[in-house]
Amino acid sequence: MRLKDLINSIELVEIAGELHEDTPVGSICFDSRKVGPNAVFVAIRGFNTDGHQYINQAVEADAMAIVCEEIPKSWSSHQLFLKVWDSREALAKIAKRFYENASDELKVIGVTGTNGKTTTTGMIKCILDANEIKTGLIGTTGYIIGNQLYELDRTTPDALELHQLFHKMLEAGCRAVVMEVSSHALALKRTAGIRFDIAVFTNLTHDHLDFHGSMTAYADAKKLLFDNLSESAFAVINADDDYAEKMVKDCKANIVRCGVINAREKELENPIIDVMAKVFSYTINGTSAIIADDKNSMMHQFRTLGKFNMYNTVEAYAAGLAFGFDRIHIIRGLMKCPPVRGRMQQVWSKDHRCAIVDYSHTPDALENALQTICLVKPENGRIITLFGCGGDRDKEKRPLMGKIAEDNSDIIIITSDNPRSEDPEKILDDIQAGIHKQNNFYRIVDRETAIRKAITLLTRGDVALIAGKGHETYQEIAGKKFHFDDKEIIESVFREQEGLI
Ligand SMILES: CC(=O)N[C@H]1[C@@H](OP(=O)(O)OP(=O)(O)OC[C@H]2O[C@@H](n3ccc(=O)[nH]c3=O)[C@H](O)[C@@H]2O)O[C@H](CO)[C@@H](O)[C@@H]1O[C@H](C)C(=O)N[C@@H](C)C(=O)N[C@H](CCC(=O)O)C(=O)O
Ligand SMILES: Nc1ncnc2c1ncn2[C@@H]1O[C@H](COP(=O)(O)OP(=O)(O)OP(=O)(O)O)[C@@H](O)[C@H]1O
Ligand SMILES: N[C@H](CCC[C@H](N)C(=O)O)C(=O)O
Ligand SMILES: [Mg+2]
Repeated sequence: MRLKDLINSIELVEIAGELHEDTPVGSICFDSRKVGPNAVFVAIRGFNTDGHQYINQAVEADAMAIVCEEIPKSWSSHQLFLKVWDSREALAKIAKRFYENASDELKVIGVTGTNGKTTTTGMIKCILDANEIKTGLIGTTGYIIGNQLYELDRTTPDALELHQLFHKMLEAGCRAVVMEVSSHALALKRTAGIRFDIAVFTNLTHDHLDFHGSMTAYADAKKLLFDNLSESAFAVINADDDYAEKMVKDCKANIVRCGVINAREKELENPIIDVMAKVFSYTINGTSAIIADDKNSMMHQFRTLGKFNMYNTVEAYAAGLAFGFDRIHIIRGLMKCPPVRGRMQQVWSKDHRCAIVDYSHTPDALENALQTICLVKPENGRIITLFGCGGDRDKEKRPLMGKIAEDNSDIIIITSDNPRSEDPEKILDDIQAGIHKQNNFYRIVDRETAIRKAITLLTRGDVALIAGKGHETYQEIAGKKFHFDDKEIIESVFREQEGLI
């Protein structure tokens, strides 16, 4: 790729130094420590430091051009500086161009919302696969090309990694990609310039206020996904969510509104809903519901648990309709969908005791998980809730989660999640501020010991919810990651008690 082709993709405020338009570009880089020969270095003002401070380092490492928001006061005329309004946006655009605009060749489906992104993207991928559209996936559990799952550091990678992945997917024969779009990614322009064909909004509840500052700013970040859709695109929204209409206020795309009602309680149908799930029963084995749209209405038995998963299901179904698939093939895809690892994942012992591993790490997710368990457990069974909260993340959610656990459980065990750089005991103090119960309350900082306690207390008919870490296979303490897997520990305690099936 020549420099000229990259430059054409961004709006330049000023050019300083020598411009050799036909020079081939070796790579694009936004970390001076990774600059190689003929790299284009993008200087980004970050939260910890300012990439502009490392321009000299990038020049010394042989960068061919520097993209920046401020040209240094002194510079050598041999060096090329390209001044832009916004380095993060410029990075996204040149990354897209560098990887041959691969995302334009793919159908791109983006899912955003506080909870349900991983689950819903997984369901949409199953629907596309069932309709013989080879589809890549990008999200919290990693990225998938073919049958292979590869790890990722973040839910939505930076723009450079994203476009590299799109290119890889296209080369592997994918025709579509379904991806989680986090609010951090939207606010930090990781997805700027991607043309989304379908965007899905699951819900918006308390999380990440450490980063966004307020629910309004958090909602504004999510809204960007919908503001940028074209007229031919589709916006699939959970119309029951308080923020749904805000999301699509300035959206030009076709809007598909989804909802879930309880059929037996004869809940009133909202007339503006396009795709509705009417639920007849929620059990530990799954959910029976009619999915109704303007042309069809059919009863199905889904394997997923709880009302929140019906929202995920109905939105995935609506995304399938937006794609133009036959309803039967959409349902076939949903039926084939394997449960997502660590999302309401049941682990049973030989003597029929039940633990559930779930990734509920926000107040709303914890409340939904607990209310679902309450609905599907045997009447006299107790709910044992074990959870913690991640360090270096939103602190406000900690006492709220404590209160939700107290209101919805018989026994509470608070423990560590990923403390990261924070003092684990201090995190537990923050959670405990929301809990007033003294009986049947345990505070055990070591997560393995805490899980062992939960399983020791568990009797037949009870359900132990082991929340917060879901699919994660590590625990991060004091900045170091150790192997840790909730499910593995539950199974080993069951085995020790000679009860695992
Ligand atoms: C808040 C946030 O998202 N920060 C991201 C951001 O960091 P930053 O802008 O603060 O970068 P910085 O450390 O200040 O550095 C500024 C610039 O100087 C450069 N630099 C720095 C040092 C040097 O020697 N040379 C150099 O060039 C850096 O490469 C960078 O370009 O840009 C970095 C580079 O892309 C990211 O790695 C980093 O993500 C951090 C690791 C992170 O933890 N992000 C999480 C919170 C996140 O994104 N989570 C979301 C949400 C998940 C959910 O929904 O729950 C996700 O999508 O995963
Ligand atoms: N539609 C939903 N509404 C509310 N809670 C949900 C919904 N779907 C899933 N959950 C809860 O949230 C947890 C996380 O689900 P999931 O991983 O699908 O969300 P996510 O948005 O991808 O989360 P993350 O931001 O961490 O990537 C689940 O384990 C479950 O407890
Ligand atoms: N994507 C979320 C995941 C949180 C998972 C929880 N186990 C934690 O570590 O806080 C985040 O990075 O905030
Ligand atoms: Mg996710």
